[in-house]
Amino acid sequence: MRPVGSKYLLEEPLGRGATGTVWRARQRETAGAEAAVPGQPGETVAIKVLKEELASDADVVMRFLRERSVLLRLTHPNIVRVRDLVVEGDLLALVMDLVEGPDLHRYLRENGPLTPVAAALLTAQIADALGASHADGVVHRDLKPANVLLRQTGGEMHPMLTDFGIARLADSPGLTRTHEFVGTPAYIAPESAEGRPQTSAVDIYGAGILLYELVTGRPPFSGGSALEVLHQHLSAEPRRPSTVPDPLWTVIERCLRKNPGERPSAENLARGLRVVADGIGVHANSAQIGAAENVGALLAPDPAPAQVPDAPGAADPTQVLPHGAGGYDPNGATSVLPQTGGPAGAADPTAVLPPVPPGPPGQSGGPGPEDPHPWQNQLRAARDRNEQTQVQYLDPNEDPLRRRPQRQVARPPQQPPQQPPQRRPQQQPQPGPGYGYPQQPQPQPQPQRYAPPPERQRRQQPQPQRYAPPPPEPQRPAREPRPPRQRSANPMRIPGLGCLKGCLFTVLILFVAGWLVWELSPLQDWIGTGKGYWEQLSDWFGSVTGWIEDLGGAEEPSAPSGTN
Ligand SMILES: Nc1ncnc2c1ncn2[C@@H]1O[C@H](COP(=O)(O)OP(=O)(O)OP(=O)(O)O)[C@@H](O)[C@H]1O
Repeated sequence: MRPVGSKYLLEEPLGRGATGTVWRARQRETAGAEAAVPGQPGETVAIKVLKEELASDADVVMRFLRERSVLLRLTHPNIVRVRDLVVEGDLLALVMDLVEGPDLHRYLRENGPLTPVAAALLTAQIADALGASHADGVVHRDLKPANVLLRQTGGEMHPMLTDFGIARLADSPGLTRTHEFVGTPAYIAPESAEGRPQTSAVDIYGAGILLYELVTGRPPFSGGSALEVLHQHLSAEPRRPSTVPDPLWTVIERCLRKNPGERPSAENLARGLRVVADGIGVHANSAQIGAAENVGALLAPDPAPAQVPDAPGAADPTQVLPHGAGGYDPNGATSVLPQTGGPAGAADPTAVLPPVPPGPPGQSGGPGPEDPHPWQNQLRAARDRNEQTQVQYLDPNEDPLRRRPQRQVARPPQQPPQQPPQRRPQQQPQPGPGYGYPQQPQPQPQPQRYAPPPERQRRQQPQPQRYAPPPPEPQRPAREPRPPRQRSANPMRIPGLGCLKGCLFTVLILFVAGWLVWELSPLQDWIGTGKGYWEQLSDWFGSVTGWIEDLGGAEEPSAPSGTN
């Protein structure tokens, strides 16, 4: 057992966060007058021992002492009470009430989401705690499920908000300008992410994220990297899950407004959530249902929100640690990335931000107070990346990722047919060598027949392409333009008229043909003689041969007449 000051003994660690380790501890003797709760010898307490890096920072120690009165006077049934602050040598510690029970992050992981009614009632109690602290001018700035402890009494869960003032303590100009940041991007308000001035509305945003997570099991914004998550806080709208009732969604959506001035005050949020819980429960009467449906009218913003002190570097709710502090735990509620910030933590939106890379070589120390906030640099870099990599439609034939290495047959150069100019989005830059794909001669780009609308382009582009399409079709000659349509001979469109015309024409032809045959052939004679077909035919053949013989006889030279 290790003593903390002369009054406390650390017994066992309860957990470790980004800013320190929380211990179960025992009171040795009654604390002095400077403590908010003197306590009794033998009493069990929780003590958060701040990390050495924080404790050894003069700014943090100064702030710790200055904030002492604020932290100690913050009392509310839903706030974990800070009983004492200990500053001794290199040690900074907060003595708190011990809360028996899991934190909300662990509870959600183990039990899954809450029902909408339970989520609304639990968040209402957190909003009560925020209302009390905001009225006292204290903004939490790091609201997240891991900072809500669940005291379990008689089967009921009583949420207690903890870590008040920790973000405030870490607001040290010396620390916030260093190159390593920790924080929880999943819960950060857009104005904090951008380093803009903050008010108590950042806590309402955090409460909205927390409420969303309570009913769905996950925060609304996630992504492949912490910066991606921050980017979504700035520009994406939360997607409404089908399981969230309308009135509850109204509350969530209002808390998650990008504009802090449109978020409700903590007091109104608490009231609104209770009205919603009454109106969406199974025993709700029509008046309660009606009130819940009109909850939007109750969610007025705070006319005078509590301001976050404008300390240099105080524009973000992250805790800041010097290099090399702590190990990275991707499953933890909050953890510190190693300085190299590998991709391991990228997928966990509740993980902390990677460290900001140091400035250009030759510059010693961190950036000066006039420089942009390191988070702004990171966000700007992320935005720049997005601007460069625009999502556009790409003709499949020009997509290097879809092309299989192909043997090229030598062809005579082909003149592409003249096409009318087509509107087409910007070309995707072709990758240069070193893309990992064999280089090959580029085939002639096919004329584009269809450029999909932008929405469809966006959906098509990011899909991974695993197959190679069949080789491009040979080009078809351009079609002659169609002649204008002739006016129909049957403008009335009488059914069957076209067919009747054909029939009449056929009858006419048959008639003429019959007449010609009758007149010009020996048919009349045949019928008149009454002979058989073959008999008549042989007669006819005999007369033809006779006729030919007569012709031959007529051509023979006449015999000489000298015999007489
Ligand atoms: N007053 C308390 N009583 C009992 N357990 C506590 C108390 N305060 C904190 N704990 C436990 O100690 C653990 C670490 O708490 P801590 O506040 O350091 O973690 P964190 O919120 O994840 O990190 P941080 O807020 O520093 O980013 C938590 O799992 C929490 O359950």
